[in-house]
Amino acid sequence: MSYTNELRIALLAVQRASLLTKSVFHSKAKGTVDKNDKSPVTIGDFGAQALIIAALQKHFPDDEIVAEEEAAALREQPELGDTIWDIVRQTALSDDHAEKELGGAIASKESMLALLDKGNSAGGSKGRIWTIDPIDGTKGFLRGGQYAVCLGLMVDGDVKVGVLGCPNLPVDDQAPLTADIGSNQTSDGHGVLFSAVQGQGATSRPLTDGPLAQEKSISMRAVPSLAEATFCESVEAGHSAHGDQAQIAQKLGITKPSVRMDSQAKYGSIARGAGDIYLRLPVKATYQEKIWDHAAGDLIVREAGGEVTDIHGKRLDFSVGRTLANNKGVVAAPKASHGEVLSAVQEVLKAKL
Ligand SMILES: Nc1ncnc2c1ncn2[C@@H]1O[C@H](COP(=O)(O)O)[C@@H](O)[C@H]1OP(=O)(O)O
Ligand SMILES: [Mg+2]
Ligand SMILES: [Mg+2]
Ligand SMILES: [Mg+2]
Repeated sequence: MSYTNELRIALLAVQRASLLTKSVFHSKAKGTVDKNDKSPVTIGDFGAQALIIAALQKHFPDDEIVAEEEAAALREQPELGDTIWDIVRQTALSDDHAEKELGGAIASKESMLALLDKGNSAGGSKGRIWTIDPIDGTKGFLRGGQYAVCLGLMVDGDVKVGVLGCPNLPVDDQAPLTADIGSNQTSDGHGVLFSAVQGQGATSRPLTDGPLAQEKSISMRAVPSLAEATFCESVEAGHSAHGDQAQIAQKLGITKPSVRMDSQAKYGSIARGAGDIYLRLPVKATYQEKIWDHAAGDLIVREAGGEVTDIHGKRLDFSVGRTLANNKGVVAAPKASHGEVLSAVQEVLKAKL
């Protein structure tokens, strides 16, 4: 399967949703509410999810969808729903042909809420299932840092297509990776769309407001020695264990300070060789990673010549539901160095037991 149509629709859907998130990013009122798990969600998350699901429903009405957000809070707070509806209604691709291709505007606020709730699939190992993280790294988004609009297609539990929209990453694939915990940068020279199809390699292209830009093939950097590698990790200490990660870096002889950034922008950054290693070590033993936080990034890194496993060396398993219940943590590195990185991870974790 070449997945040409799936990739095109995914790229356009992420591009349109990214437009919406950018306008929320630059406005003061982000309509932030806390979810039951205490994590924040904004009008940008809801709006982006509704727009992506609308495009998927138009083209692939029989496919299932596992998405992060749901409409319940908006039914309880109608004013918040109205604010989201306003911005969703106003967001369209400037390329009329592409906007039509995505189905144009959503019909009404009620249909927007119904679309949001179509992301409630339980996931699993059978059939075609899309997974959406409308804003990954909401905390980064609120801080003015990195975030990503993420979409992946799994077929029988295997990721076939992945797209990441990263509005705040530099367009330039070679730009050195800098820590970005929140600088409210202007959009000049920023905005990248990463994509990959299984077996077809990974690409990046500028995330424009107009027609899709020409893509360039990307690959991970060949690091002559791990001592020269750049590793990235979450900004939030509650999402990955900074202390353990520092010990692993030291064991590997890495001298450069870690680059902290939010979201799957980390996967995109190592895939294009701006960084080399992404470590995500568990903080709480009970936390299960969500499939929408990894599906697109996992495929993009592997298609760019990387290897992605959990701390036990197992491939990420997207076939067991909405979470990566069979995995703990993430270790992503160039294929040739992954074994060495994984050994250091396991030595550090063993010493803690
Ligand atoms: N306890 C946790 N451990 C690991 N990841 C978490 C935890 N809580 C939330 N996350 C998720 O990690 C992702 C961000 O990762 P990073 O810190 O690397 O940018 C978000 O999707 C975030 O969820 P949420 O979207 O609810 O904020
Ligand atoms: Mg997320
Ligand atoms: Mg999210
Ligand atoms: Mg969230």
